[in-house]
Amino acid sequence: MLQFESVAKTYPDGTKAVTDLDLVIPSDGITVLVGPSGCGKTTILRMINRMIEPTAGRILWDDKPIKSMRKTTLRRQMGYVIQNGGLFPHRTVLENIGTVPSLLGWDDNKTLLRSRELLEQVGLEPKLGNRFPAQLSGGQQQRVGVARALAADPDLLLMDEPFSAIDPVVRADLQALVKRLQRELNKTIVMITHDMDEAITMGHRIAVLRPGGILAQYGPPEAILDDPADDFVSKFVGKDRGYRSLGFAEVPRPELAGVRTVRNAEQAHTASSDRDQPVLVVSAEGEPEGWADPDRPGRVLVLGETFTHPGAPLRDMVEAALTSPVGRAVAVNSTGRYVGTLSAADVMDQVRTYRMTVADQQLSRRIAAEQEPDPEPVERSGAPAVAPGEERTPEEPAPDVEPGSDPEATPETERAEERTPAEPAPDAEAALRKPTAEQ
Ligand SMILES: Nc1ncnc2c1ncn2[C@@H]1O[C@H](COP(=O)(O)OP(=O)(O)OP(=O)(O)O)[C@@H](O)[C@H]1O
Repeated sequence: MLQFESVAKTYPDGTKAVTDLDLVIPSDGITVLVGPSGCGKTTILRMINRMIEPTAGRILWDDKPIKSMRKTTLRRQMGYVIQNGGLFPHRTVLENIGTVPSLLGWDDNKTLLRSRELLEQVGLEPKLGNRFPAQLSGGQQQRVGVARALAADPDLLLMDEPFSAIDPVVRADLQALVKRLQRELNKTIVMITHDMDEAITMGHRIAVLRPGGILAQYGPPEAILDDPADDFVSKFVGKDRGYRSLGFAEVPRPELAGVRTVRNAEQAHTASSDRDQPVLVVSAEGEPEGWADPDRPGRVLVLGETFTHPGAPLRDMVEAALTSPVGRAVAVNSTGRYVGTLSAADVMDQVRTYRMTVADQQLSRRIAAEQEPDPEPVERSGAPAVAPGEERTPEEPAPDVEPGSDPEATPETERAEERTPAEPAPDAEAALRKPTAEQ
């Protein structure tokens, strides 16, 4: 668990990048930092691996102040991924992936095996291992960036806008990859994006930041969509939040209605049939194919989207109803076979019931909050702003208390780290130099 306690960062020129941040990031799942450009997201992320030091407050990792940990030790447990992968251009893909294991002193064979394993894990063909980054697509480069960050099996993955330069289709693949890896490898991921859709897709929790690095709201995506804390969050989330939040809304097994089905559109409308009743054309396997056209016998109208029954979120039902040419959402089972339909009116009834439940819960929460007694005033632990190189809070020991102090922890380096943009690979190298001293 990562804990920010009254953390602030004011750069030497007076820019307040982060203001009085209290945030708890649990060890499970993906936490997304989202907010407009310049709201302090990168500063927050880089304070986690101590590329930037706070000017006040403290950050704890599993209850231990990170200031008391050597930077090298800390960063070994944290993979870092940036936009465009940040790969070394003159190293092959496998060499890039093996950067950190090599720095840690692994033997060449073990490093190579690990790099190959990761190449496969991120969905890249073995033959790509000997290419150079420039010979890969942007999406492939980013996969290598993820593989490299995972190479030494860190507990925490920090990702700074990892997919922002990637086209939407490849981006969706990469998002799915990171979600899968998070589940399979059980890593803690802290990720930055400025794209609310990405935050909703990826995040188990979302921290919305406003300029000045002020936390505007923190919670699961559905809470942010359904109950934005204020106008800023509401505007940032965007207009269609009502629709998007339905993606998280599970409804109890809705009661489906059957429609007449035929195998062949020719059979759909006979002289005696009711042309107002929609007829569904299904394949021999029972998969829905489209709606029989009542006006042009034998023709099939598009089906529209379908939803899976049971288990689909309400958004899928709304989508199915909205795309249906006959105003009926078609339900299929997990193998894609037709199981029934919902009329658009039925779907809207489900939406209404869901919205009433959410509104009830919000009201109950507000009433409960109003009734809570005011908390006792707590003395802030934040130290006053200090110059770089003196960045130490009074209650913490010197930053590098372990034997053999960290040669990188000089004031000059810390100043340089704050000046330069994120260059994780060289930084990782710098941070990991002299690995044997700590093993
Ligand atoms: N080394 C620095 N010195 C002075 N100001 C800085 C420094 N680094 C960042 N800032 C300022 O701090 C603020 C927060 O910057 P930061 O990069 O953390 O924001 P961000 O939310 O990640 O932005 P973006 O989404 O554009 O990447 C900005 O106003 C930025 O100009």
